[in-house]
Amino acid sequence: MSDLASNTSIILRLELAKTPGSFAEIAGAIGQAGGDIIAVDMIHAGKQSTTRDITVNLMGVPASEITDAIRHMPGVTLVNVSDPTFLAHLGGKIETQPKMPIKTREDLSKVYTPGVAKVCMAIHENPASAFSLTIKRNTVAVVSDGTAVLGLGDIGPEAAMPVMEGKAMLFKQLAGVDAFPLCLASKDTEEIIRTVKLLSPAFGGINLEDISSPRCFEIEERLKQELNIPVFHDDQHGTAVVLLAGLLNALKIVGKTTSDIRVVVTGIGAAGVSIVKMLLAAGVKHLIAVDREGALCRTRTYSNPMWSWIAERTNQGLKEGLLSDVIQGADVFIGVSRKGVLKLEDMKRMASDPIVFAMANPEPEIEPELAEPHVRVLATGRSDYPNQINNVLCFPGMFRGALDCRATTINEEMKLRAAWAIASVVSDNELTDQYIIPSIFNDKVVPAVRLAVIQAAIDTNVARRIPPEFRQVN
Ligand SMILES: NC(=O)c1ccc[n+]([C@@H]2O[C@H](COP(=O)([O-])OP(=O)(O)OC[C@H]3O[C@@H](n4cnc5c(N)ncnc54)[C@H](O)[C@@H]3O)[C@@H](O)[C@H]2O)c1
Ligand SMILES: O=C(O)C[C@H](O)C(=O)O
Ligand SMILES: [Mg+2]
Repeated sequence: MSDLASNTSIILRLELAKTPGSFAEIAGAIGQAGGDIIAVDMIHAGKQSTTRDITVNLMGVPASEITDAIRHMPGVTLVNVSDPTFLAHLGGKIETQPKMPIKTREDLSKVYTPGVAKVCMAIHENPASAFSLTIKRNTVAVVSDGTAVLGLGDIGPEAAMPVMEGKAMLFKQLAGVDAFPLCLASKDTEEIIRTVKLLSPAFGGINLEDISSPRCFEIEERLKQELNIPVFHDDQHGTAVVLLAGLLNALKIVGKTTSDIRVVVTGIGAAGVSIVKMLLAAGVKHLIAVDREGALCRTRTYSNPMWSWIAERTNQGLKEGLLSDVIQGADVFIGVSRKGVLKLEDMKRMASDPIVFAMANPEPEIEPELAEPHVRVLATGRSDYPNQINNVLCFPGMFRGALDCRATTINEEMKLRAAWAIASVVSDNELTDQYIIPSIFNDKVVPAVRLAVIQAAIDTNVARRIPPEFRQVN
């Protein structure tokens, strides 16, 4: 896997002298260097030369080997090399769009002064009508402070924007939810809480994203208490929901049960804490949580209250030591830490039919190519390998459901039922080692999660609106 693993292709802009055969020579040189031409676009056709964009699949070869192969060819000028991933980000990835054009004075006076004033007053008199008369009912804020962006760490709010824009795209494309990326220039817990509260009137829900632990726990908890719209820290709960879905299906393949398996979870940050809680709620009994300093154990004291909570309820055998000391005999490894944390020799000491969910992004705890021959079920957080365990399978449907029933919160029951709903999209006769979890492009996922979430919200009395298909017909 290359360092920038998503960089699997490049676009070469070439100016070519008009001599017979020149393009065939270039194609040959690229092929010999190991690249595969997947597209050729004519940019300019002049009398003496032509300019073409050649898209080359790198097939694992460093880009420099392809460019070196053609740079010095006679009659060829390499004008530019671009990375399609960067091109997809030029100017950002989303924009706002009016729902109706403003063509006449009459249109203007409806959507703007003076017509808008009576709508403002209607909301003033009945604040709940903001849900029907503004973007609130379909709009979520994706809030980050840039402190735990993917596995890249504290890279700051500007650098976090591409991820948050990506989440907004997925919200819209997969579930029709409008989402705004809001990256805040503060790491101060109180300041972040206050800022989100101040912004909240415009939104029907708050999706917290890539905020490092342990601050993320207090920020989410306080916002849940102080706001009456759903607040959901995606890295915690979205990840835990999808993980549970994948695990339930993987266990069917290996014929093991939640109460018998031995699980090691590595990286007890935002995602890890929530995963541990969800696994305990789902009936896992033998679990060891491991962070940088080793296994969490109740014989030790922790300044992080979440770690104390976990240490009290896990690691019954009071094992101490690093991952390599506690992984022996484990049925399941779950990684939400960082690249390279799981060593092959340690993985080989797991129980038979090992399940390995290496979910660090963008690079997993172990290279999939290295792990694959030695595991029964392998999953990563990435879209370019089978079994993508990624919170994108949860957050669009979760918020679609929560918005549609105007839920005041997202509770445990809603998360648990979302996990079952995701798992159930893969039927028993479709299940294989390579297919434990539906693809994000499976159009059954969002509707299944939405229905499960709405039903759970109604059952637990947090729905403020009953969507038509849930209304009883007398
Ligand atoms: N696949 C998914 O859907 C998904 C969802 C959320 C997070 N993630 C990934 O999980 C990772 C963690 O995300 P987070 O939001 O929980 O971040 P976080 O910063 O809250 O937590 C990371 C934790 O990993 C620990 N850690 C770092 N190096 C370690 C090591 N060598 N051994 C053991 N523990 C180590 C840190 O101390 C920290 O507690 C990131 O790579 C992120 O991209 C994946
Ligand atoms: O952004 C992702 O791909 C998943 C997750 O939210 C992460 O932080 O890694
Ligand atoms: Mg995230």
